[in-house]
Amino acid sequence: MRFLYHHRFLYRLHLLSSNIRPMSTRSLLHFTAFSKPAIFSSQRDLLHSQRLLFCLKSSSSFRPLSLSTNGYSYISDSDTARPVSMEGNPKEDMSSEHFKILKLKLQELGIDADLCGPGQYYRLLCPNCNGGDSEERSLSLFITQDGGAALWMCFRGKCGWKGSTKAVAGGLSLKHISKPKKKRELFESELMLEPLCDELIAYFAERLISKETLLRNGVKQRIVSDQIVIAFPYRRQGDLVSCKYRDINKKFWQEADTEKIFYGLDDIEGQSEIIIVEGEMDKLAMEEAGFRNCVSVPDGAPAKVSSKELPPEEKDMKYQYLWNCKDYLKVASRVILATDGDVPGQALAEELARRIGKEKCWRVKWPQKSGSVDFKDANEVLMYLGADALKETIENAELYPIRGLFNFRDFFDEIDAYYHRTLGYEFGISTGWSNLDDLYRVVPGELTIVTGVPNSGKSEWIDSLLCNLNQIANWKFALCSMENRVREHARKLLEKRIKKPFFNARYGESVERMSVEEFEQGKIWLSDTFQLIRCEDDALPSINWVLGLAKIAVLRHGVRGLVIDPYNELDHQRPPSMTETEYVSQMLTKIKRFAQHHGCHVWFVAHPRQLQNWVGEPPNLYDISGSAHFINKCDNGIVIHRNRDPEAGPMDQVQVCVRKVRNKVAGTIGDATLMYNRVTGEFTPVVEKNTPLRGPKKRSGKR
Ligand SMILES: Nc1ncnc2c1ncn2[C@@H]1O[C@H](COP(=O)(O)OP(=O)(O)OP(=O)(O)O)[C@@H](O)[C@H]1O
Repeated sequence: MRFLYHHRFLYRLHLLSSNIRPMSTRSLLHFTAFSKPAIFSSQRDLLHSQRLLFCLKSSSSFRPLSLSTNGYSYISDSDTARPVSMEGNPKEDMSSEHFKILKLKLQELGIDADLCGPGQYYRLLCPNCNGGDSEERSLSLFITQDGGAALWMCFRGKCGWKGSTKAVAGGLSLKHISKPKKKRELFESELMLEPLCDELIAYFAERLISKETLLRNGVKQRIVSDQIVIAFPYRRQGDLVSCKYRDINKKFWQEADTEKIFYGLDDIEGQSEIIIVEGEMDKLAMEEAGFRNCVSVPDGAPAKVSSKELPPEEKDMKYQYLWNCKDYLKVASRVILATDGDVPGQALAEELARRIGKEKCWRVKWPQKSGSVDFKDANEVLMYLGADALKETIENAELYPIRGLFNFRDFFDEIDAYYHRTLGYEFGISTGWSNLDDLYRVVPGELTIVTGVPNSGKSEWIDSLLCNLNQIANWKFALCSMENRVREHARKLLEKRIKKPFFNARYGESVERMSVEEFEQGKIWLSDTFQLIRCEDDALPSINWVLGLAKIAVLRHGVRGLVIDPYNELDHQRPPSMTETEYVSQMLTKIKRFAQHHGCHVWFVAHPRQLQNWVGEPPNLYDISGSAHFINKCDNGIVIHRNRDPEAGPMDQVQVCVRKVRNKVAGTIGDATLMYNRVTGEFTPVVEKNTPLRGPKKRSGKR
């Protein structure tokens, strides 16, 4: 039969284009067993032969199968568009005017409906995918009887483009287009199915599907015109419900107006474990691997997962085959979704899992083929790796993922990278002060709350830390410092960077002022290193507003740290029913989510409440005004404190009291002393008896 010459040619092409050779079988290798030459001389010959062999003329009961009907009735008796007479239409003038407008609209969309008439379905070339490599007419277009509306859908799984349009607003509702069809009762005799011929049995054998499997599954053949096509009868309780046909070009169609059910439905009756595959060939392949408890969907896969809520059962037209056998599925406690590994196949798995219940679904990960390419489906695995490998693949199916429910296994890549320290900054970044590094290091994605009585030097210390982090790790920052005027903030940062006073003023003592060149260089550094988040009107910024802009700064400028200074300058309006504690809790949750999600460290400055009988000791983190959540929710809690009593010690010493460190890898509780340089605003480490230690860089300013 010509069927086989053609097939073998395609198969050889396939082998030539593949790096991997399938498992050798006698039938695969014995091309010479056929009497006629298997190779066509050119691509033109091939196309010619395709036309000869597979130009099927549809009869009234043979209709191309729509792979994605989405509930619209779809059927064309003709492969080409043909004009339809509009004679006898009482509203002819109006309708023909609408029809003209409709055609123009379709033309604008690239749909060539020139020869199409109302009340008909057509198969056209899809302007979205151009019918793929085979340039098939995959777009199903329907024009309403009045010529006022059209809807279309491309049934290629990889495209799935669909839409509708009306000639004028308020025309016939598209809802009325789809009429529920009465299901046709099929009789064995009318299908004239025949046992498979030797050539088709050999064709299946090349796919490692045995004659026994074909017989048990009732796979037959049918002659259409002078072509042989494969017939897959769909049965329920042994009764014929539908029949699907496949030609050598993998074109499918099925008996029109018949009920859609799973292929092989009787095989899953009463089964506690079932497998669902995407095609009849895969169902047969599963049987070769020892799994009879398998069914195939009748319709292939959707292009993508629907973004809509699940429709009620009776309106879920595309998945009726699932609902009409829900009793079979109810019995099953484990459903293995072994759909194709491509995007539509995974979309199908998701759609099935949504309906069956993800909690009892497993999914199959097809083995690797070469490089990053995996095998596509069950039949491919059977052909290339054999029945045992297919069996093993199914047995190793993994739990279907459920949003929000994880296992450590799902994070092994990340945990491995953490262990091997390839993530970066696993121990945090040095603060630039050796005595503080033992207590506090800066970890991306954490939240540090900084507190201290007014004028203790919180802002100065944070600015200095940012300068160090920029110098050590080239980090960039977003600053939401509401108490600072921009020019003053620039002055403070530049002094720390250049290590010289901004002005020749009293505070600069005898240290030389930064030069114009240094100042200009410094301005470039300021622009490269910091993004400013500032509310330009009188309104106070809300935390959502700040985080929204910080997110943009992360994405646009790659900032790694955000400073919000201070808490009380944010807009804290809250619903009357919400307590301040609840409000602070929610706000800190938002900040932490932002930090974790963007790997951005956040320093959040909060003042302590007014302390009664304060005698100059450092405040406690629980003293932070507003809520205990500040200490409960932060990753790190730091109190900045400085001596105000000349009798008690040097006035320019600052205590960095690390009061909370959640991540023991990054630090621990304790105090570190730094020396503040009033001239340049720099801090340097102090250990034992005020001995200054090495800072992040050699200092040039006077202390
Ligand atoms: N150790 C110190 N010795 C002397 N002066 C200091 C010291 N630390 C900070 N200062 C000075 O105190 C002033 C306030 O500093 P800073 O703005 O950092 O304090 P703050 O704790 O953020 O204050 P507030 O809570 O009012 O915002 C600045 O003029 C700064 O130069």
